[in-house]
Amino acid sequence: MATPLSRAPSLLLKWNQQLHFARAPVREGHFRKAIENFRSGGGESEVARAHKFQGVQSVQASSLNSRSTFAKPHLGDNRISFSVLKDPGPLCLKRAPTFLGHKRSWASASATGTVEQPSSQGNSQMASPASHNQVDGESISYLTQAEAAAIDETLMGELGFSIDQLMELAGLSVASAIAEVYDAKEYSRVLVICGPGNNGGDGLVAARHLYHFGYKPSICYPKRTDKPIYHGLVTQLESLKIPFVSAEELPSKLKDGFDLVIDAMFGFSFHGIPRPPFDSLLRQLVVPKGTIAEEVGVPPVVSVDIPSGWHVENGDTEGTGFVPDMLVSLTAPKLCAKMFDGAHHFIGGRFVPPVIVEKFSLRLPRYPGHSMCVRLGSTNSKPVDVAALRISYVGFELLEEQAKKDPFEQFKVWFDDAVSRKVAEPNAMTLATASKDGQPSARLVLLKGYDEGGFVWYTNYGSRKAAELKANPKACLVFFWEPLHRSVRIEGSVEMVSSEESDAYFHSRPKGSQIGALVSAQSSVIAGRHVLDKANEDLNAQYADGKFIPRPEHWGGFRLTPEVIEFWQGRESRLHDRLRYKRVGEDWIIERLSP
Ligand SMILES: NC(=O)C1=CN([C@@H]2O[C@H](COP(=O)(O)OP(=O)(O)OC[C@H]3O[C@@H](n4cnc5c(N)ncnc54)[C@H](OP(=O)(O)O)[C@@H]3O)[C@@H](O)[C@H]2O)[C@H](O)CC1
Ligand SMILES: [K+]
Repeated sequence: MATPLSRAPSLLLKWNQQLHFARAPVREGHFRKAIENFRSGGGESEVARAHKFQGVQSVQASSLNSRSTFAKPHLGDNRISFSVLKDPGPLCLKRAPTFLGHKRSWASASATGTVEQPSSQGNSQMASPASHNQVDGESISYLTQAEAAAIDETLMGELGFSIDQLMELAGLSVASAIAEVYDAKEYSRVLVICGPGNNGGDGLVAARHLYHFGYKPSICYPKRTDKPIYHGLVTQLESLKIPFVSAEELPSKLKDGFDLVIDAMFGFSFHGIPRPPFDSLLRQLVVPKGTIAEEVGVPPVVSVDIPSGWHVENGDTEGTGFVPDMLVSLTAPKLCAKMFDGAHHFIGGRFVPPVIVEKFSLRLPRYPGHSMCVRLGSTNSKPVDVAALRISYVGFELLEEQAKKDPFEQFKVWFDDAVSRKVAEPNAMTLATASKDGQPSARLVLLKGYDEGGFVWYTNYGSRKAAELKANPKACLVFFWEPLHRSVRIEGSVEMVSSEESDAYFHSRPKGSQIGALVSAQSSVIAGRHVLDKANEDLNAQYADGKFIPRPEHWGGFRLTPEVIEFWQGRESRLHDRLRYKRVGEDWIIERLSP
């Protein structure tokens, strides 16, 4: 499908991959040659094929002219004009003066072609647009501005969707994605900055859903559009007493008033550079290079569909420096999302029917369960600066006056919090043991019960941890509940639980886990996976038809009876709260430790 690079060496691979070309230096004099290569490499028919759904039947590349715009096919005047980008050079100074007026002075060549009215047959035979690339092993479509608009048109045209419906689903997806990342307690005060178009409408809808999710949204909607759909959305928000604030009323440091900002200023119809008042609003969202968002008073920012001010296909061509923390792409990411290197990228808009997927050759990720959004892996291969990875622990505290006198009660409060906050595997704990000669080892195990007698887990009595515990019955358990910025460390001595207790728990396990315990001679070296599979198969056959599976003697529980339990609550600027409970006879004393 793609024009092979070897056949079009210095021009574009495919219509949608302008950036490859933009990055490839094209020297003066080579440009006309490049257009020839483009033609002989099949570029014209490639572009025509890729845009067949827009009624493009054929394309003829021509030499430079000054009419080019950024990659937007112009339909309607029976011509398609598209641009390819190259580094600015003297050739363009002469030949493309208009284009050089553009701040970044990208040079451009354009090609024109004839366009005929779309036919339904042509629509259904669209070839795969070239932007739909594999990214980091994940196959996802990235849309041009024209494709995004065409998908919208098809949804609202032949497929009978209304804009209200689509906007509702888009806004709900945005709110759902936000709730996945930003907890309503910690990030309750949300400022939603809405632009004049449908992107702004998505913001208004998202604000309403966030309100119902327990957030406290405020809206900044400086350029209202006089259409019934927006009046309706505003009325709905007003009825919820959601405040509307003007751009002038906003604190200069947004962090002073808000925990989170939603950028719903511009979506895929953005063009040019932001006009007032959005230009200054956008500046308030920029974290200057070399500074920390929190210190300069910028809360985390979530962009709807496009980081506002970014070129829809080419990213931050204006060099604004605006990089949201989270991007929620709608339907499919636009090409600029390839340049997004913020922390969280989600797709929302779980409404794309198969007919659209086929027509636009879309590759979309699978949505989990009933979720309205799905997280995407990073498309950015920048090396991770491990030393710079840090989050700010805000929102919780652990003070002596709040802490329970009894550490088991305190543990229950925190454990229940972790469960209700949907911490993944809240009962996962690191168990540290040490051999008799002092060699420590640690691994994750699952807590299966706790009370004043101690903390219980089950394992294989032939495992390394069991051997170490036999030789040295002292151990330490550590829980980490990241969303709550909490950790608990428990130290004490360990003993095996009674065989009745082990039996009871063993028989409460699913049959597969019971057989798993029989299969595994834990921590011993085996020849390969097939050893386990074979034993599993044999035992499943042996215990078919619901036969009772006896607990193997080599499997059972341990109980750690604590001497010390420390509760750690992450706090701002690393000034954490640490309360240590120490057993003294029948009682516990509580001491505060320096962080
Ligand atoms: N398919 C989906 O998933 C859906 C996505 N939706 C959302 O809709 C937007 C696209 O909406 P659209 O109304 O076409 O456009 P925008 O919201 O991007 O913005 C258009 C308005 O912005 C003005 N504009 C454009 N450029 C500038 C600028 N440089 N400075 C200031 N203002 C600008 C423009 O004004 P003009 O006078 O220039 O025309 C418009 O007023 C998409 O991205 C999704 O977020 C739908 O909600 C549903 C389906
Ligand atoms: K936006």
